[in-house]
Amino acid sequence: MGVLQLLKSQFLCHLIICYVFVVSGLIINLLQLCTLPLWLVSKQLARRINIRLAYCVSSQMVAALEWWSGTECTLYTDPKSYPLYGNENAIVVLNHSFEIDFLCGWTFCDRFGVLGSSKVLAKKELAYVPIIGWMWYFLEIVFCKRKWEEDRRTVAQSLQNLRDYPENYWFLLYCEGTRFTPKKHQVSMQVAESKGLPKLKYHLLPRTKGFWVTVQNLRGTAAAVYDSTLNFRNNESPTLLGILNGKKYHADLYVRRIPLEMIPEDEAECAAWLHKLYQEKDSFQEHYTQTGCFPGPTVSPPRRPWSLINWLFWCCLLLYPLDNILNVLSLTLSFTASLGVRWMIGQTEIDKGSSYGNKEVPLNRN
Ligand SMILES: CCCCC/C=C\C/C=C\CCCCCCCC(=O)SCCNC(=O)CCNC(=O)[C@H](O)C(C)(C)COP(=O)(O)OP(=O)(O)OC[C@H]1O[C@@H](n2cnc3c(N)ncnc32)[C@H](O)[C@@H]1OP(=O)(O)O
Ligand SMILES: CCCCCCCCCCCCCCCCCC(=O)OC[C@@H](O)COP(=O)(O)O
Repeated sequence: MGVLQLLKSQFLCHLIICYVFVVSGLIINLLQLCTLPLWLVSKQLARRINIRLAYCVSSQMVAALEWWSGTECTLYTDPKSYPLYGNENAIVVLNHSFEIDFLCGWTFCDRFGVLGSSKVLAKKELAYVPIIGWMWYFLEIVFCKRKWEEDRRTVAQSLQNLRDYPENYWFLLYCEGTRFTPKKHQVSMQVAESKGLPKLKYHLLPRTKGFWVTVQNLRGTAAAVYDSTLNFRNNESPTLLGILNGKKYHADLYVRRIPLEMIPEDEAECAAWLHKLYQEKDSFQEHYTQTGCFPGPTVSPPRRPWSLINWLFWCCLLLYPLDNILNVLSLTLSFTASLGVRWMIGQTEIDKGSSYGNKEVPLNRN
């Protein structure tokens, strides 16, 4: 193990990183709160300010991935679609099997200049996670309770609010609705069988209602669906704790741009279209398992310095008053921040996931 790698695995380094993340995050949350009155005067200006404030938080995690752990990300995509990425609104459909898949998504957002503004259809519980969840409230992230009867109205309303958003964004949808586990896979394949759908090997059966409502409400606003399939080299299952320890991974992302006009408007046809998409995604994963790469050319966008510059800025600002780092108060503060971050990391861990998708369902439900 090299000296740098040894340093990255040191608890004191983790304490400092967590301290900077928590204190800067809380400062950003406070600044976001201060923008509330501005929403009444100029909604678009308030939105633009919040995009930049959010960037200060999420880009710290991107910096940890790109600069601290040195994780590399390769993009497989059609070179003709490449110039459009970041220059249009898009709905991103991504597989949900890894604890850090959202972070890899953020990395690509940063490389295409849409990190601050990007959105997701997220479970309601995440809205209460300090810093990130609170920040999302000001970013107009769309939350769902995963109870369609309640979600159909609230999700559609939140999506409608995004129609006049002032900057380009990617809207992330994990159609599988929860992270892949063998048990959830088994249950969802029983549902597939009852619906006469082909079985999937690498994905859960997609939930189609959220996709349909998103496409319908963002029609005319989003230009395309980016069908994205993520995998890691050497069969690795990366974690946030691994990133914090400076472990380097290599992510491969396969993206296909599908113009929104190609997606049927009718709900049943749209659901059938999504099922077919997931069958194709499954075949791409099979290709990856067999060959270690996705089909097609690679066009990797380089990492940008902004996430690192932002991180260094907060480190300088917040560590300056801690010149005597052994000061009891600062150590206590860092320790508390570290415990808080450990709890937040728990939110990303598959073992601590909810039981959503685990329960057998009455198979004739409509
Ligand atoms: C590469 C670039 C990346 C760019 C990244 C861009 C932006 C990044 C921004 C932020 C990153 C932050 C990341 C945060 C992560 C947050 C992740 C989450 O929170 S995922 C969970 C929340 N999201 C979803 O659930 C979305 C998918 N779900 C849906 O769409 C659902 O339909 C729903 C709208 C939530 C409603 O759910 P509900 O359970 O109430 O209804 P369903 O329609 O799903 O269920 C009834 C329906 O499903 C059938 N069924 C039953 N059991 C299963 C099963 N196990 N599997 C599949 N299907 C099942 C059932 O038979 C019914 O069928 P039918 O529809 O025919 O009636
Ligand atoms: C600068 C470095 C900072 C160090 C680390 C900081 C850690 C902060 C961690 C905050 C993480 C908050 C974002 C959570 C995103 C979680 C994504 C996720 O994967 O959610 C789960 C749902 O999809 C499904 O839930 P389940 O059905 O499994 O229940």
